[in-house]
Amino acid sequence: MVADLTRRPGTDMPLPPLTQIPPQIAAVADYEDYARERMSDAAWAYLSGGAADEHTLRANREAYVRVRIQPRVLRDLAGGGTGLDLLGTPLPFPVLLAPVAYQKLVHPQGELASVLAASAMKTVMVASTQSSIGLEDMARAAEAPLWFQLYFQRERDDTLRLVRRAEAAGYRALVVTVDAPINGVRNREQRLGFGLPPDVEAVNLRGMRPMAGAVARAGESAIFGSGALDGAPSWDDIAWLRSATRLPLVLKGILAPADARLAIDAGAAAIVVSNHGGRGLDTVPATLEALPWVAAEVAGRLPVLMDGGIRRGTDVFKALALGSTAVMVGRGYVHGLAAAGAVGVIHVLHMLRTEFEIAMALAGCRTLQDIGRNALWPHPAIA
Ligand SMILES: Cc1cc2nc3c(=O)[nH]c(=O)nc-3n(C[C@H](O)[C@H](O)[C@H](O)COP(=O)(O)O)c2cc1C
Ligand SMILES: CC(C)CC(=O)C(=O)O
Repeated sequence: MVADLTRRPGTDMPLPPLTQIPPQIAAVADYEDYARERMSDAAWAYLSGGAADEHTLRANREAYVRVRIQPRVLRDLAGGGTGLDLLGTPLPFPVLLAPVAYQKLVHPQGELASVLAASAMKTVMVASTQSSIGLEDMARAAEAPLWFQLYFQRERDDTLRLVRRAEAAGYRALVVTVDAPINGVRNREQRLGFGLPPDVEAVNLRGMRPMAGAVARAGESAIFGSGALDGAPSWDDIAWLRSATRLPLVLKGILAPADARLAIDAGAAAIVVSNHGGRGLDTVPATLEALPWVAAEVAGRLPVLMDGGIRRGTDVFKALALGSTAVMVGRGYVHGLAAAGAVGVIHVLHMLRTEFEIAMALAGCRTLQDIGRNALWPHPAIA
């Protein structure tokens, strides 16, 4: 069922949506409990879970704690700012909304509320291929530029149809997710029997041939033998896509420096250092750990974005100090959406921006260009 915000899931207990943000919500993480009590346990497992034993999910958050900021005093901070240009899109601060599928699971307005929030904050939302609102409807509702996250489909024609629709609707970039040819081992979802309710679907994919599911009998190959990887894209497909569209390609889901180099060779306009929020392969590094290695390989040749565990303005600051141009926030804003719709997402973005500006000021950084390695306390474990 599309999220019903009037009662606690599975009970008759009334639970109205927040129409005013209580003072108890003073930080992004404060939204988590409000979100959780408005969702079924299974939907919560889908949203908040990671792969397998969730080591990478936890590592994404823990990595920020290990990195320390170096405060600087008495610097001239007048006339500072947080604005930047990303692939021709102006952004007032370096935080975008990451693609998150099926947002009607958490709020009846789904992605439309997130689009409105991104517009109000003048930042970019990356709309998922597997959104529960159609990409054209999101574009019509948007008053700020949108980017489209592309999952390659089993048939190239279907992939191309999505690209043409995104172009026609005015999306400004294609964010091609490259780290999820199949889902990771989602034990938390399995234990709670998560399945999509019938009234929440990937609207953009209506009429398209679905990817093969991995179902095998004992003694059979569950993945390689099932056809589940038949539609998985390769570097050749990126080259093909490059020649098929004029939209800039942003490759999302790079962790290995060698893949960053291949992305540059393939004509990517930007990359996103991401481990899919710890939902893909468990025990890969935290994104903040991988970021400096990737940034060193890229050496300024293209913008490097990152996501994973962003909940504080200081997280944004550390990501920029370690080589990121901008960050994307995933679950953090979806918690705001679940609790309070567009207002919650606006509030999350506003808190992140405010905290980020405070971090800049107290670290003596006037502009984004001032945020480099020397804004961090020297740490032997950082590349
Ligand atoms: C519920 C959920 C759905 C997601 N759906 C998509 C998706 O459709 N496409 C995609 O590229 N990434 C998807 N992601 C990954 C996010 O874009 C992002 O990489 C990740 O959530 C960042 O970590 P964070 O949630 O800790 O901020 C999803 C993540 C979550 C939690
Ligand atoms: C529909 C899913 C494949 C969306 C996704 O990327 C995720 O749940 O992490």
